Order: sequence, then structure tokens, then C-alpha cells
Amino acid sequence: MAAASASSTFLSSPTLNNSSSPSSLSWKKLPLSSSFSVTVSLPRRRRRCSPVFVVVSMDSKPTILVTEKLGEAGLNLLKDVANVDCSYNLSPEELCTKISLCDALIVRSATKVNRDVFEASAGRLKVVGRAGVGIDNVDLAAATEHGCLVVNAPTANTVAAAEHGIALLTAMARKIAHADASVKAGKWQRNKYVGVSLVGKTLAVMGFGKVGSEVARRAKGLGMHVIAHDPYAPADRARAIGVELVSFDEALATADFISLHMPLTSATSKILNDETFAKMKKGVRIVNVARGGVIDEEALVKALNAGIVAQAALDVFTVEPPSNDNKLVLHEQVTVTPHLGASTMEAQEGVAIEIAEAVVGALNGELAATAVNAPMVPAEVLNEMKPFVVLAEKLGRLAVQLVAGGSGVKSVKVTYASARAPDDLDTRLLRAMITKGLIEPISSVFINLVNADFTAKQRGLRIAEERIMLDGSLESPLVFVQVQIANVESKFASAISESGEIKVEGCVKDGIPHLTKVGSFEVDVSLEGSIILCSQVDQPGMIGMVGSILGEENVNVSFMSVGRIAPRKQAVMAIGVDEQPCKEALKRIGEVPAIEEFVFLKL
Ligand SMILES: NC(=O)C1=CN([C@@H]2O[C@H](COP(=O)(O)OP(=O)(O)OC[C@H]3O[C@@H](n4cnc5c(N)ncnc54)[C@H](O)[C@@H]3O)[C@@H](O)[C@H]2O)C=CC1
Ligand SMILES: O=C(O)C(=O)COP(=O)(O)O
Repeated sequence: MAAASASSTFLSSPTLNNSSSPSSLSWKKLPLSSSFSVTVSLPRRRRRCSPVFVVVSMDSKPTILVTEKLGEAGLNLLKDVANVDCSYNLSPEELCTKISLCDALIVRSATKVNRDVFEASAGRLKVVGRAGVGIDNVDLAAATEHGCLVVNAPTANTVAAAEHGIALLTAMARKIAHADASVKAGKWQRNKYVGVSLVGKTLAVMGFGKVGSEVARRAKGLGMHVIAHDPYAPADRARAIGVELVSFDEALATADFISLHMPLTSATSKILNDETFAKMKKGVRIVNVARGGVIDEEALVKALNAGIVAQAALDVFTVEPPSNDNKLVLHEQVTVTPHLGASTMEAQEGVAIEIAEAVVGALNGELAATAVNAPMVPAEVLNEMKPFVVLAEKLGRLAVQLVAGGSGVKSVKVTYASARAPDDLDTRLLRAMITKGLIEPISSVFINLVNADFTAKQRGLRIAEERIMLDGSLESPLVFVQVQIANVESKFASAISESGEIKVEGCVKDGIPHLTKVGSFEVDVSLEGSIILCSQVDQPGMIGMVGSILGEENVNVSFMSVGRIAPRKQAVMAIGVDEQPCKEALKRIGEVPAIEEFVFLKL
């Protein structure tokens, strides 16, 4: 901040007529150009903190809809904090009807959470929990647009899926399912069910992520030569378990067995098709425990019939459940299971707990570590940033309320001042909260970290960010945050800075956000409750006069501060109030002859 250059002047002692007496009275000269401030702090009544995902009011229990079977331990966690509605096998219409009464939805792979669901929720649905890995059944774009956080449970079923992959691999190679059915049908066909050996064969793992690498590890234990294709996997991780990463074409051309473990995305959809089957070794065997959609099922039928693919083992299908006449299900060389990869007792308990904790955390306003459509902010960063998150939202709220009706807010500049290196500051959280503060008071849109950037862009709101480095303590992530709105008029002219923008600035003191600047005036008022800003010619008795009016109207004052250009010149008085003053009180303040303009700002 700029260095002080003003002479020492103290304001006259304020006379207050208020229901609470001051707990501390501090006279302060602020080191800013030619501006002074006096601060009267009153006892803090309450601390309000705005979580990143404000979901449900504390007075009511949230309602969580669970549409597919979830492990008991997870359900119990949910029941501790919410009304839990377990409704399985809902039709799409039934889901849309129910969802408008729900704050969170927990699904597995069978429930299609499409745009209709988010639209039907009319903004109430705040979290979708996917009790598993694949989120291809959730419309992430629609979720983001509706400010709905999507979380998944990415780790608890990894081993189950890998074990199922190995089970299918071995069962397919030794024709276990068919042989079993044959014996049960009273036959004893030992020559018909001769299998193939795995040892020494090449297995191509397509998608070397959590499941793929566990499959690779196990296949090596079976004596297989394992290669993998994954454009994004680090080679050293593969090397560490003795797996060579190869190109897609090389994997196809050299594999005796191919096991699929990539997510279903637009890039992987039908990645095995006529063209790619043609590149495979004749007699290749395919396992799919990933998603049905990564295989062109028609093409696989053709490849099986042509003998390019000798056998396939499929846990997943493009449409689930597959139709009764699905050619793959009925094919003699195909072994099938009904999407059982994650279905072990252990995995389901683990997944249920993982997703319940993520959903409950998100409902409590915490950022989830398994957020799929929001940046993940490490817990320690979040902890440190919490008061600044509140500050950011409140500065946004204040700034937008200072804009005169009719001026469209399009251009906002945010300045973050910190003693730390600019790279140390991840501003996504703060930017989202400033956006929330700027947009929520003037619209019915609910904004959080998920949809902040999307909503700002949609409304043509441009937020430019600047980081400035100051000398100071490295202990706090920020010294101050400043929000400026350009090209608008203000309903409180004193909020316009010398350069013509509405300007508000704040910092955090003892964990509490404070407003420290309005336009060119230095003030100091804690951002709790609401604020009245008055502009007047500096003179004795002003604080007392306004304080008296508020006291008479039973409005509790929490903070008062005056910033002025110079003694007896233009001044801005900021008054923190716990209650909203009635119209009469505001009218009386406006009638104080020395007050030139005033504005009531709701935080
Ligand atoms: N059948 C079942 O019940 C289960 C199925 N799954 C499915 O298994 C798949 C893998 O799950 P995880 O290993 O947990 O996920 P992951 O995210 O840990 O691994 C996926 C890997 O695929 C890679 N990948 C992405 N695009 C690729 C491409 N074009 N070619 C090759 N690799 C590509 C990624 O780089 C990543 O390493 C997912 O589709 C998931 O939905 C997972 C659990 C149970
Ligand atoms: O986790 C995954 O991706 C799965 O496919 C598991 O699906 P499920 O939860 O068993 O319907």
C-alpha cells in the first residue's frame, strides 16, 4: 500500500447510543495517502462463513435420493445427517419427479443422470455422487451449468474390477462358463471344452490406470507377457511393474489377449471397430470390464464370425441390460457377466463409504477430493483460504450493490495483493466466490465453484485478475483483495475511485473479513451483518448522530469507521449493522443535514 503522508489528526470521540456498549475502542491513523480512519469495534455477535458449496440450510436435514443398491455402511453414514430415500428401478420420469425434492442423488452405473434430471431439479440438486468410477452416465456439462457438483468413488472398486478382469480372462481361456452350463445340462463333453493357456502369451492392457495396472500386475503373476497402451500413463510407472508401454497399433498387432480398461469418452467410443479389428492378430481374445461403448458391438460380432477374434469376455454392454436377442450375448464364443466388475462385498462397502463421505462433505459445503467437475483444492489450502473466500464473496456482493440501476456489469478487475510469490496463489476459489457475490444479488442463479466461470461467461461478465506482490508477512496468503467494476455508474458516488471505477477493498483480520476501502476512502468495518455507507463533510458528532438514530430504531451497530480525505473535508462513514434498518431509520439517516448520500448494503 502507499506510504502515509498526512499529518496526525484524531477524530472527536464518538457518542454512541446503542444497545451494546463498545467492547473496544481503537483510534487509528491509517497509513494511506491522505486518508484517516477511526474504528469502533463492538462485540461480535456471530461469525458467518460462506462455504464453497452452500447447499442446504442448517435448520433442515437434506434429502438424499439413492437410486441403486448401496452398501449398508454408506447408507448409515447418510442416514446420520440426511433423510435418505432409497428408490431403486425408477423410470426416467419418476426420477425427474422425485429429483425436485432432493439435495443430493447417489447412483451407480444404471441411472442415467441426463440434462432432464438437472432441469427437473430446478436448482435444488447440489451434489450427484457416483458410487463407482465411470461417470459416463452423468451429463457433466449439464451438471456444471446447473452448479451441481459431481463426485465419484474412484478407488474402492479398483481391485474388484481388476479381479473380475482376471476372472473373465481365465474363465474365457478355459471356457468355464460354457463347460459349467454343459455339465449342468447333464453332458460330459471333455473334448469340446479344450482351452488355451495363458502362460507366455502377450496381454495388451488398453488403459493403464488404476484397474489396468492391477490387471497387469496379476497377469504377470500368471506368467503372461504384458504390454500396455495408454497415451497419458507415465512410462516409469509401467516400467516399475515390468510393463512396456506401446502404441495403439503395436498393441493391436502383437496381443494374444486384449483387456480394455479406459474410460468411455468421445475419443474412446467404439475404439475397437471394423478398422481396428482388422489390425489384430488372427485369433485374438478380448476382455472388456471397462464400458460397452468402447467396442463397436456390430463390428465385434463380425470379427468373431470371421475368426479374427477367437473369443470375447464381456462384463459391459453399450446398452445395459442388453436385449434378449443381443448377438454378442448369444454368441457361442462369448462369455458374459451382468456388469459385475465392482460387485464384491468388500468393494461395495468401500464404495458406499467413499461416496457417502464425499456427498456429506459436499452438502456441508466442503470441497470434495473426488470432485469430477470442479477444481480440487487441497484441504490445507482450503483451510488457509477460508476467511478470504468469505471476504471475496462479500466484496463481490458489496461492489455489485453499489452499481446504479441500469448499468450492466461487464468488466470487473480483481487485484490480489500478497507477500507470497504470485505462483503460490490459486485464485480459482476466490474468483468463483467474487463471481458468486457479483451475480447472486442480481439474479436467481446459484453460484459455486462448479459453475462460476461458466455463468460469468454466459452473462458476458469478464473478470480480469491481477496479482501484486507486497512486502510483508508470508504467514497469510493475502494482504488484501480489491474488486473494481469499470464502465458503470454508482448509486453511491463516493465509491468511485480516482480512476473512475467502483472500488472496494478488504482484508482479513483475526480471521474476520473487513472492508478497508470504498472508492478512495479508507474505512474499517467487519463484513458481518450488513453495512450502511454515508458520505458527508467531516465534522464532529456524525458518528454519534447516526449511531443514535440506529439505536433508537433498535438496530445493533457492530462496527463504525470513518475515512476522510482530510480533516473537515469529504468523508465516508461505514457502519456495520446486525439487523436491517427499517425504512424509517434509513430515511432519518438520509435527513441528517451533513449526510450527502448514503446506501444500505446487504451482505
Ligand atoms: N465393470 C465394472 O464394474 C467397472 C468398470 N470400471 C471401468 O474401468 C475403467 C477404468 O477405471 P479406472 O482404472 O479406475 O480409471 P482410471 O482413470 O484410473 O484409468 C483409466 C486410464 O485410461 C487411460 N486412457 C484414457 N484415454 C485412453 C485411450 N484413448 N487409450 C488408452 N488409454 C486411455 C487414462 O490415461 C487412464 O490411465 C473405467 O471405464 C471404469 O468405468 C471401473 C470399475 C468397475
Ligand atoms: O465403477 C464403475 O465404473 C463401474 O462400472 C461399477 O459400476 P456399478 O457401480 O457396479 O454399477
